[in-house]
Amino acid sequence: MKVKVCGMREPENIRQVAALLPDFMGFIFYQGSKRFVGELITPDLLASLPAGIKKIGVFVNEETAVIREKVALYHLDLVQLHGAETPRQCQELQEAGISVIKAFSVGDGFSFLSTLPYERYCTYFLFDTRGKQHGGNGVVFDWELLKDNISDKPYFLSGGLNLENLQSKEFAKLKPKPFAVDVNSGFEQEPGLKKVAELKQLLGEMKVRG
Ligand SMILES: O=C(O)c1ccccc1N[C@@H]1O[C@H](COP(=O)(O)O)[C@@H](O)[C@H]1O
Repeated sequence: MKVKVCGMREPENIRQVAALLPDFMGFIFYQGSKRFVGELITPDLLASLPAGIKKIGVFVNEETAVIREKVALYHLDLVQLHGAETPRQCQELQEAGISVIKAFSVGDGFSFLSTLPYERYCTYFLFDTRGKQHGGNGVVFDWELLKDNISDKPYFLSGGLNLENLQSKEFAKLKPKPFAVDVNSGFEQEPGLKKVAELKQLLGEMKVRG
């Protein structure tokens, strides 16, 4: 199973995590986040990462023009839209040649029917836990709800993932199986600073699972 490490912002920590060769690394371009990339991330730093790692820019309710500008400047491979973005905006980005991951906040009142208008404009879906913040809440949602997922779009599982819950029998039994796991606060020393040894263990375990 593929692994995305999200919320990276410290250059040395980015290099250490990149050396583990995760499939995806996520960078948060939303100013309201504790993991906002700010001035710490430069186009040169991202260009120096191993070619096999896909770089994802995470945006929340951002204008299409700004997203396009960041994709071009940082050579992002995909964008993750983590707010209330519309299918129309996903379509605009897709038509501009940008691959879109649309994030959905799963919680009370969420219906997987709401994902259907996005299907044709996105490469992947992402299911996160609804919480106070747009993302990075560190809380797991009830994975049982995934049985109501009516789309066969490959999806990233997100929301409070850590070594313990990713080793659980509930995770092993998940249906449909996620395309990737998206890890963030569950592998942090502090916001934006990842625990490299724990990520190494996770990546080893996920490779075995295929
Ligand atoms: O991490 C953030 O600060 C963040 C802010 C705004 C939008 C998305 C954000 N992160 C995403 O949140 C999920 C779940 O994170 P966690 O494991 O619960 O900490 C993950 O997809 C991040 O990409």
